Amino acid sequence: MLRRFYSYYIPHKKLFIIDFSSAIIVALLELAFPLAVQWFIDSLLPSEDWGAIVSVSIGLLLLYIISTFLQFIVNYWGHKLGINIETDMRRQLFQHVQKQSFKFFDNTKTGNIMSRVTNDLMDIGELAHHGPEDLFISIMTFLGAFWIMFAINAKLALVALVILPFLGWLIVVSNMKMNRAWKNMYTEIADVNSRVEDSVSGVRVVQSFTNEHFENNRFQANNQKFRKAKLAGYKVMSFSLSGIYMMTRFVTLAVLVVGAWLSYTGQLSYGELVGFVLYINVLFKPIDKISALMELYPKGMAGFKRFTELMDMDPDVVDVKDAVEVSSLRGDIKFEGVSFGYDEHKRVLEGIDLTISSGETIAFVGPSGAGKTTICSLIPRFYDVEGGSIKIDGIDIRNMTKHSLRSQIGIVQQDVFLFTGTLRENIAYGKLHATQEEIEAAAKRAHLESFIESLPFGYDTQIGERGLKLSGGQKQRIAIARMFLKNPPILILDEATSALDTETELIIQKALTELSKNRTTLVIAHRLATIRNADRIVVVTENGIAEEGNHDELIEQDGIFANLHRVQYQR
Ligand SMILES: Nc1ncnc2c1ncn2[C@@H]1O[C@H](COP(=O)(O)OP(=O)(O)OP(=O)(O)O)[C@@H](O)[C@H]1O
Repeated sequence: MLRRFYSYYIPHKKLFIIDFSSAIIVALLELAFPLAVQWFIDSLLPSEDWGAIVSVSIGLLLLYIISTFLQFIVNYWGHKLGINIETDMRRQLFQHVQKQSFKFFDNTKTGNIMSRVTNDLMDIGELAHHGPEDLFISIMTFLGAFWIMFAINAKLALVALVILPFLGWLIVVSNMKMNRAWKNMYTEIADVNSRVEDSVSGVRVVQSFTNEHFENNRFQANNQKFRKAKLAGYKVMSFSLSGIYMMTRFVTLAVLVVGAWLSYTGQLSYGELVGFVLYINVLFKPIDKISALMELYPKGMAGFKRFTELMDMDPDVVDVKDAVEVSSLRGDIKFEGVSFGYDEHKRVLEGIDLTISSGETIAFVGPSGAGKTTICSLIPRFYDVEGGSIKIDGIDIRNMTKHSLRSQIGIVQQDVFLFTGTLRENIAYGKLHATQEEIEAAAKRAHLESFIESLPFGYDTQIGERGLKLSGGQKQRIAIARMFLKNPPILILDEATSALDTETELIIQKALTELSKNRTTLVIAHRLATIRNADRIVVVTENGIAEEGNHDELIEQDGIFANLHRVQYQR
């Protein structure tokens, strides 16, 4: 884990070296100052050589200025190092999450991902700066101070040494306890984030059911758990910090008393006593730093562990070696004995065989939960088949690069997802560098033109978070405009189940008919209009494909489709 952590320093070697060497010089100067004071008192003062006293004072002043400058470098550049590492990790994590397949998102809470990308990484950044530097400098200063203290007076140094085993024990035990506590805290804050994400994005449902009180209670339960976990961590930390404080002050007092006695009996000069007491402070500084590290290290490492957990989750839909880049596919699709289940206990599809010719419009109908959406999700490899294969233009889709395969498929989802931003940006999502002319042409073909013209800011209208300021029909048409821009040979349309008014439905139907021209189109159908226009209808039931044929053929068969048709008509 540590080696992996340190690998993040490699791209920032220079920064690390500048920061680290400045910190070493600062520490060496800190170690030298008490010696200078001791020499000042014992040798320089009795000589009454005022010229030398002034020169030494100016020399010390210069050293202080250098030390201050180096401290600035350590503070600023050190933090820069930490921030750079944090930014690198955040970029990597985001890229990694983007690569994940649908299965990952089915099983991971959004709040959990957000926590890892934000909170966890902030603590890692702090640790990246303070961790190795403070640890090394602390040990160096600590050992240096002890060595000099022994040189000044071994008996007095032994008095200070007695405390060490207790201090070591306290640091190790508290560290272990805090490690557990902070890990707990991160898990709880991730749950708080998930709860906020859920309640905020589902606020319309919450308010329409007037369940605000219920949501508040659920949130408060998570919030309290987080409070408890955080408090537990701080309790251990406070105990340990107080313990360290008590031990260190106790040593100062013991050194003063023993030092006074040694001085009284002529075994220690005044300069040595002052120098020694100053060294006690130099000695305690690293202990203070190590106690601060004790808070930082378990927190940062707990965050890093959670970071690596996510980074180590390999996406289960990946490009095979030598995967081919496809372009301009014709759109012949063939399912051969396709089996699939979202989890190993339950198969949703079993031995599906289906051939779809280029340019054909196929409508999937059947009872809810039969697997229509699942069939369509397998084509862009949102999930990989478990058995059998899917081929497009004779090539197994698992042998194509995911990127090129998906660039050939357009999906208009039932629940259109729009991004916060302008209408223009949302339409251009279908082709990121589309020109204004291309965007306008696509909007026109999606029958959005008059709507956009009626807006005071036209294409620059902000559509609100996730397109909140738009109607269902308008969102659908934006999704269609995106597809005109993307212009893929294969189209998957998941028809909106929510009822649109007849006029809007007609407009959308017109736009969709235009969109599906010259493309292989798979429609997850809910409306009779689409079913009628389809070249072929595939009836999917829990037992697989039950019927196949055009509208009239299926009516004539008088099977499941004819029955569904009757039910819809009667309504
Ligand atoms: N992401 C998922 N994780 C686990 N199970 C899922 C997931 N998506 C769908 N399922 C299950 O797979 C089965 C088929 O679902 P699918 O959405 O393909 O049906 P559908 O025919 O499209 O239904 P509808 O007409 O209601 O949209 C259902 O039993 C459903 O509960």
